[in-house]
Amino acid sequence: MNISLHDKRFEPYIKEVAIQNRVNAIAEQISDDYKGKRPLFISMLNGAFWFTADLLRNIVGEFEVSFVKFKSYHGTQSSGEVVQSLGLDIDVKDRDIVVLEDIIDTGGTLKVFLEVLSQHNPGSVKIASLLIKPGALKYPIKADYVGFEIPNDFIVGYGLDYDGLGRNLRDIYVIENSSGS
Ligand SMILES: O=P(O)(O)OC[C@H]1O[C@H](OP(=O)(O)OP(=O)(O)O)[C@H](O)[C@@H]1O
Ligand code: HPA
Repeated sequence: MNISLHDKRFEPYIKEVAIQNRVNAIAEQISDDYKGKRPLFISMLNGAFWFTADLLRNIVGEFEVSFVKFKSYHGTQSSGEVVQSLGLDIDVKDRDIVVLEDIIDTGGTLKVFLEVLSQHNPGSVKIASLLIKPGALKYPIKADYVGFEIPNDFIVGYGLDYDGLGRNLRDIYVIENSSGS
């Protein structure tokens, strides 16, 4: 069923069960890759909160988690300016870091955060993103764990919002009349 948020209409795109299957598969892979280590997950608020909660519930083994907060989107467009409003509160020096994102779009948010992170000398850094729009990337960000590669269309649900609304949708929806490219 299509839905309305503010002035826009959205149609169903990725079902909850498909999302959960991919999140569980990524959790299994990360658990294997970090066996015997104690990775530090750094989750990018707000959007990655949902992905983070579901992913970390399924990680086997010891880990720690911390949150940072960046904002660049207004409406359906990246503002091009990435503002940090909550910073690192844990020592990342020599730690194995896994950065958690809900979506990599232009890559601008991660570009800024990875620069901040590298100044604190982490041991290793990998990126897990539920979604990536390869056609929208403006910066050469490479994700190590990806749930879905999607076209350059605006989506909502499972943490992703349109001007604050839609984060609680269990499925992911795409804007109506999207290009699909
Ligand atoms: O690759 P980019 O073009 O930088 O876009 C990706 C970022 O945009 C969204 O955050 P947003 O700025 O909307 O903040 P939010 O997580 O609080 O919704 C999303 O959660 C990513 O962090
Ligand atoms: O497609 C999107 N939807 C919601 N938020 C976003 N932030 C980056 N891309 C998106």
